[in-house]
Amino acid sequence: MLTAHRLTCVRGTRPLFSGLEFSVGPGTWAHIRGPNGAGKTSLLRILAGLAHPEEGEVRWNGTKVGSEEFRRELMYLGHRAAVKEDLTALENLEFAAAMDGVDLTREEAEEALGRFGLAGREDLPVRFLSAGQKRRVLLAQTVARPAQLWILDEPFTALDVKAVDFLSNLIADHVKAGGIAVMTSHQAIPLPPGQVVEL
Ligand SMILES: Nc1ncnc2c1ncn2[C@@H]1O[C@H](COP(=O)(O)OP(=O)(O)OP(=O)(O)O)[C@@H](O)[C@H]1O
Repeated sequence: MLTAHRLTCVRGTRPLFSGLEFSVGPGTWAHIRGPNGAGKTSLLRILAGLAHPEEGEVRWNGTKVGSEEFRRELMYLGHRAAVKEDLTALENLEFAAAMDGVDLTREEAEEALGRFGLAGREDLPVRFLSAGQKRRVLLAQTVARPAQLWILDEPFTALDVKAVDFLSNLIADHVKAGGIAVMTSHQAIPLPPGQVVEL
């Protein structure tokens, strides 16, 4: 269970939100919505333990986020997340897993990339891939290692229709299997209804 408890976030001199309170439990998902600049990315970073709120706190199963155990349960994909252009798709996945302290075999990485339609492109430096393909390399992390909590900032950006369909099914399956997803998107998210948090 992820719980946002009376969160207040100030950027510059401007309060983005205050006293924000919600919980997302196993088998459910939340859509964080709001206009440009409302603070959606700021909120996701706070939920992921990457930034601190001015007031309040975020708890994962009752404990403040940020622990190593929490990081192992977390798959965070930022809005501006970038692939490492000089590494291959495979090396990018291996690097991300190593940063998360997770063992990932070559076979597992290849399978994850294959599921995202990148079979045959695993060993190409990522700078030769299209914008949507680069995004797929990042998203392949979701299937490359297990994590109960997925925090995804604009996950559908740059994806074609087929990839949007694949990713939404993947998220739906994750939630059905008891996972939790928290996402931002300016478009409707093609999933069974979830909780809406409006900023
Ligand atoms: N480190 C920072 N210092 C000052 N202002 C910041 C900082 N980070 C974010 N902001 C400001 O906070 C506001 C919210 O930014 P944020 O990226 O969270 O919005 P958003 O809702 O995700 O927007 P978008 O829909 O455009 O992606 C913006 O006005 C931004 O300029």
